[in-house]
Amino acid sequence: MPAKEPVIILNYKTYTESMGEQGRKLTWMAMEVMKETGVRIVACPQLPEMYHHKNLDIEIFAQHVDPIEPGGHTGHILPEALKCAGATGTLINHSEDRMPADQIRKCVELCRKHGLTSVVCAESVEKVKEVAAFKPDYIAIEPPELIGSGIPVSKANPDIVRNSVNAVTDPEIKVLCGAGISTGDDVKAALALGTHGVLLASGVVKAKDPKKALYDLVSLIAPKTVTG
Ligand SMILES: O=C(CO)COP(=O)(O)O
Repeated sequence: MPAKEPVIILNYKTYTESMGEQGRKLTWMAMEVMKETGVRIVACPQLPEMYHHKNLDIEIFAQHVDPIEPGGHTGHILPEALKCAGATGTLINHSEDRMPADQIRKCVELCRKHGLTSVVCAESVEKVKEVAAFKPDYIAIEPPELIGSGIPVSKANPDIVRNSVNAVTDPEIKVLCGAGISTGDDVKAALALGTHGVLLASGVVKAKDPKKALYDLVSLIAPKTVTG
C-alpha cells in the first residue's frame, strides 16, 4: 500500500477526459505512478462511475456526499452508498458544490460514523477556521479564482496557504491546498508551506499526457526514484 504522507488527491470533476474508459485508464495510471514512486494518490471519479474504479489498488474518494440518513431522499448521495460503491472518503463543500455550514458539519459526522475520510474544501482562512471546528480529516484551502487557472495557489498566494495551516491548531486535521497545481514544483511549494498535500484536477486530467503529468507532479517528493 502507498506511503502515508503526503497525499495527492486527483479530482476528476465532470471533465470528459476523465470519464468512461479514459477515466478508468487515468485511475490505472495513477495506480502505477503511486506504486512506482511511493507517493499516495487518491482518485475522485464521477459518482455514477464509481463502481468501475472499485477493487483497484488505489483509494477512491467521492466528489460529494449529502448529509442524509437512509430513507426518502431521491437524487441525494447517501454515505453508506459511497462505501458500497468502493469509496473510502469524500470531498465535501467543493467550490463547485457548496453547502451551508450545518450541512458540512453533518456530512463530517456521518463520514466519521461510517469510516469515510472527510476532505472539506474552504475558500478562505475564515472558512478554514469555521470548518476546523467540525474536525474533518482534511481541510483543503482552494481560492475559487485560481481554480482551473493553471496559476498555482502555492506560488500565487502562499499567504492564504500558510495562514490556513496556522489557523488549524488541531494536530489531527491535515491541511491541503488546491487550485492551479500542475507541476512537481507546485507540490513541493505546497508542502514547504506546511500542507500535507494537494487537491488538483485540470493539471492532470486535461494534460496531453496525464501519466507524464502525474510523474512530474510527484517527482520532487517521491521516496522512490521516478523513472517515468
Ligand atoms: O478544484 C480543484 C480541485 O478540486 C482545483 O482544480 P484545478 O486543479 O483544475 O485548478
